[in-house]
Amino acid sequence: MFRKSLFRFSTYNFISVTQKGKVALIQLNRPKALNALCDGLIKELNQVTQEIDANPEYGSIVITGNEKAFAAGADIKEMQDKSFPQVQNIQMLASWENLTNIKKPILAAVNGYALGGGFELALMCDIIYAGENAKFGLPEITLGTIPGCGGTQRLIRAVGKSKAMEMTLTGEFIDAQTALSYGLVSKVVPAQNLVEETLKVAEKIASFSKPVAALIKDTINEAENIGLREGVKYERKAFYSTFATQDRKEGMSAFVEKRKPSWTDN
Ligand SMILES: CCCCCCC/C=C/C(=O)SCCNC(=O)CCNC(=O)[C@H](O)C(C)(C)COP(=O)(O)OP(=O)(O)OC[C@H]1O[C@@H](n2cnc3c(N)ncnc32)[C@H](O)[C@@H]1OP(=O)(O)O
Repeated sequence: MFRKSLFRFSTYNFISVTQKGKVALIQLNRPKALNALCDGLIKELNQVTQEIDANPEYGSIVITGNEKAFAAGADIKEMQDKSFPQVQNIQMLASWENLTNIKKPILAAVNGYALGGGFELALMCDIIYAGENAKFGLPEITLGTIPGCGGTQRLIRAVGKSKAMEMTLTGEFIDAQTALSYGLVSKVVPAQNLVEETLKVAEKIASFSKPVAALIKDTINEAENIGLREGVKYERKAFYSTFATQDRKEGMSAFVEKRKPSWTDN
């Protein structure tokens, strides 16, 4: 079902990319290392997500791992011998957040371990669905370090101070049902159905107007950066801007004319 190659001319060492309709499915593919995020994997992920974002055929992206691990964190073996000047001078993590610049909605389908950088990667996505076997954690404290890619900042916004402190200060993992009760994930499904269920939602999102979906994503994400008053103003401007699109006109006309809208992404 997912065999069609998305980018025939690109070959990847650490990920695989397939398509289903308007959805790009990215699978992290370092199973022997539990999908630990090495620099090469992040480079490939950045490259392919930018290509998908620029490709008008695609309306949404799903990122997944395998049944044992979404990603067990940044690659500890790659980091272990680095010195302070090395990590600071090359700004080791600067490009790791590029995913947050992608305009198309990104869904994370998390089975197994989502730890450290792997959890941070899921937190950068717009929707997280979990398999029943998912385990989330920020165990950096057990390695003598701290989360480095937004984990402390996004987690507190997602679950509040006490739970964020508890998770980061103990390094303990939480299971899928706990993540659901924290509001970290939207849905828990049997592990074997997770990708299929996530693709269904991704396909639905991809069926709408792409610029409008991008505007919703941007407006909601902006709420994490600004206060309520500014946020409401930001939303209002975004709302007004939809009146400059063909798709807003088409959507409302289709409702009035009792027919299905036909989006042109303009
Ligand atoms: C996108 C932005 C990212 C920014 C990151 C910024 C900062 C982030 C820091 C971190 O993420 S630090 C890493 C945090 N993660 C961890 O501490 C988890 C480490 N792994 C484990 O604790 C265990 O592997 C496990 C997940 C509990 C599973 O245990 P299990 O006994 O089932 O398997 P293992 O035998 O331990 O692992 C199999 C194989 O995988 C290798 N591996 C696992 N995790 C990592 C990792 N994070 N980095 C490198 N390699 C990893 C492990 O070494 C084994 O390989 P071999 O030794 O057999 O070759």
